[in-house]
Amino acid sequence: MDSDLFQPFSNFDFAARDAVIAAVSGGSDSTALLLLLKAYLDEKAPAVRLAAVTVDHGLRPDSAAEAQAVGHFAQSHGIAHRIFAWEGPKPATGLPAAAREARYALLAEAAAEEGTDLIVTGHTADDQAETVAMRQARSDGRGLAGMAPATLFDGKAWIVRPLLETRRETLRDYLRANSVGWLEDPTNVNQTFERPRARARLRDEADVSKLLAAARDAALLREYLGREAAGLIWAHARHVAPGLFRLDPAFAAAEPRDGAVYALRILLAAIGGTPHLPDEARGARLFDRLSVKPFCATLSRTLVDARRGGVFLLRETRGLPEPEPVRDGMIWDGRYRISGEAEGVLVGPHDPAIEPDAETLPADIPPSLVRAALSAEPMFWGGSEPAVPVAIPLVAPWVRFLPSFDLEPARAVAELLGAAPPPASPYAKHNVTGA
Ligand SMILES: Nc1ncnc2c1ncn2[C@@H]1O[C@H](COP(=O)(O)OP(=O)(O)OP(=O)(O)O)[C@@H](O)[C@H]1O
Repeated sequence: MDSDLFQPFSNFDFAARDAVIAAVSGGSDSTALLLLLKAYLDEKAPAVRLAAVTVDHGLRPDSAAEAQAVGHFAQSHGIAHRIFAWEGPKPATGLPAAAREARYALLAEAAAEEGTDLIVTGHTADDQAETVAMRQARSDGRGLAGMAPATLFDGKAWIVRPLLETRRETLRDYLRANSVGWLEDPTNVNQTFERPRARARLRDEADVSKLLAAARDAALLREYLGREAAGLIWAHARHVAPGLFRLDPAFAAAEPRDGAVYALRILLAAIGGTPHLPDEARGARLFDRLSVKPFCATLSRTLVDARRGGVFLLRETRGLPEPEPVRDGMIWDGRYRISGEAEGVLVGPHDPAIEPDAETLPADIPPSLVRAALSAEPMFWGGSEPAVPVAIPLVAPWVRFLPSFDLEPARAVAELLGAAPPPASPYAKHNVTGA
């Protein structure tokens, strides 16, 4: 075994699984991934079943034939292969993002069918450099950490990227040395899309190295801030009534300030039910005002009410979903997953006419805030069956994608909200530190 090429695989916990899904498009990176992973598992974890999956996006006339060619290639190496087709209408705008969402959903479906939570992709250091370059260009406030070595998708399947620090050309050399060809996807050079444009701009090796170094630094910083934010959430935030949270007065002076601002931004998104954190500048401004009481503001759909007894956070009542029929698995207001089907049952915001139970009202919490928070909570009505669906709390910013470097704050917020904790990362470097 060429130790350099196989080394990254040892960072992931494959042996604990019955099966692993390799996501293979047939391009050079994922073809190399498939062969390397097969050789690695044969030697280190022969009991683990490897299944290759190709998603046929149906966006080009040749896509079905290409997927079949990948199947023949996999089978010629003794690897089971399946094709999952992206069916249904395709959006006119935002096609790459929609294709990516659909791809991950189908890969997660494949993983569930194989009884595993592990999907391995062929993302390389070149993909990482492109991602960071695109984020720098957009500067969308998400930080420049790039892709994480592992990302939890939909709360259930880990997407792991063992080749994230390996250069594409190294993989191509490996394929050439083994006389293995690959497919060239014309979309990869189609300049109407953002990624191919970023790829075309990245001709200079020095730029690539700089971007990779920036990605590593940003990932370390993000993990550090995440751990600090998690510690502050555990120390200062409490769930005091349905939908109502209190930060104790010491939070406004918490150190390090960057960690406290990050904690506040995470809480605002989680309580407001938004997938993105409010931007850093606004989060920082709000944090600075917390100590100047009394004070009231709204950010990321979260009402912030700072008074002598602490800082209260609750979902604002504006823009709540209209009552609608319950569908099992639906996400309500970005904050709850509704579980259980019940004929004729509706879900909507709590009826403000129904007063909170006076007996259970916390003595030191303003009743008006308890009422306001309750009126932004979900409520069920209608239907004839006794089985009422349940609303399970979600950690809004990470419902769809949870990068491994955000695991600590995700865990802290899950505990605060009463949501299920995220599973342990299969990325061994994290497990070493207990993250
Ligand atoms: N159609 C697909 N089916 C299965 N997996 C895919 C598909 N497209 C992409 N992937 C996975 O996502 C990774 C990154 O996707 P990206 O679009 O950057 O790759 P690509 O250019 O299509 O192919 P490659 O990475 O193999 O050169 C791939 O390495 C592969 O693991």
